[in-house]
Amino acid sequence: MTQHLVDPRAPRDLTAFIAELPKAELHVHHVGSASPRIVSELAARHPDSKVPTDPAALVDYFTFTDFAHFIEVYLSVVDLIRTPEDVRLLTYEVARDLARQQVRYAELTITPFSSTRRGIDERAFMDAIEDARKAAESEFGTVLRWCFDIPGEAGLEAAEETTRLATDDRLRPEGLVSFGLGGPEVGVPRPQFKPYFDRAIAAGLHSVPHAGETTGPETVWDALTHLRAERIGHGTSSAQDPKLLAHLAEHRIALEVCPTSNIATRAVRTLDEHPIKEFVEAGVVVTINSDDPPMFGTDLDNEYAVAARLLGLDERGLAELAKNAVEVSFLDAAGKARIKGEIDTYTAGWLDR
Ligand SMILES: Nc1ncnc2c1ncn2[C@@H]1O[C@H](CCC(=O)c2cccc(C(=O)O)c2)[C@@H](O)[C@H]1O
Ligand SMILES: [Zn+2]
Repeated sequence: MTQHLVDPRAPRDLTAFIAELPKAELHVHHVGSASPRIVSELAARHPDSKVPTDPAALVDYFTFTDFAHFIEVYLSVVDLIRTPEDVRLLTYEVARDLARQQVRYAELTITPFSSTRRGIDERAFMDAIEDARKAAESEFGTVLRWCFDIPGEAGLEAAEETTRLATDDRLRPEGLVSFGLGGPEVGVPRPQFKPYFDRAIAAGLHSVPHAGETTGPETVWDALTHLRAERIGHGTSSAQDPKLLAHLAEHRIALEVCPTSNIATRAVRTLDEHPIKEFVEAGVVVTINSDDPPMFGTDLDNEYAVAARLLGLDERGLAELAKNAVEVSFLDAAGKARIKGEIDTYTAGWLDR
């Protein structure tokens, strides 16, 4: 697979600015963020796994022929997460990688059903992620919050289990802020999950389903009308429906755009064909995210470089993108003001240097 890591066509060398720009990431998956080192370490612990134990071999292993193949590979990595210690290690290391990219705040999407159904005790699972979250905040200064998502293809059993784990006060973790829906969209209509999203929203969680990644704009409409989405994961096909773009812009429903992900899963053919420019021109709030960075041969900094090229942004434009993510996040007002202030101070200092 060709490495996406450094976008050679960036208009100017903004990589140095991006590298130190304080950021927030809203669409990034827990297991999907496991670094090649972590994945190979876990694979070595489980010789029965088909996941390569050599980080270099993972680059080829993380090359996907289509979305279904991506999910198959994703689940082979999920299978490596077998103990609460695996969960703790993974979460802490993901936080370290985020901190290295100056991510001050991240909403990490976790699929607890996939772990509890594989035998990890639910209470131990929650304790592991919460321990890692508190350690990350005190050691790296990175604030983590959780999104629990339903793996939609696993159906209503997964929906029920995910909703129970997200709303039972004896179980739900302190860091949980939102509720999502992931996995394949084809053959997984969104309306069936309305009762579960209703329960999650009633429990104070924010609705952030994936939609319009591998299916058309009707899936995004369904996510808005049936699941009361406050933000949309990807929403790539929204560009096919001007009324939908106008609705997203009018109601300030942000799209969690993951450019390289869309190429790696073949949801979009080439970056130059990515609809992100149409989103911005329609006035839709866009945030930049990496989704499953090691699996897609990218990281958040590279996604900002891609956005700079596709949108023709300078430092101020990039700072605005970063502030978009902070603004539409579910962090408290004081936290938002703090990080937006950091972004402004950094950008002003960079431009005056
Ligand atoms: N770009 C993405 N777009 C969509 N999803 C994405 C993306 N990146 C990561 N994911 C994650 O992939 C998983 C999919 C898991 C799944 O489909 C499944 C199917 C059947 C059984 C089971 C099981 O566990 O028993 C799981 C989800 O956890 C989701 O959070
Ligand atoms: Zn995703």
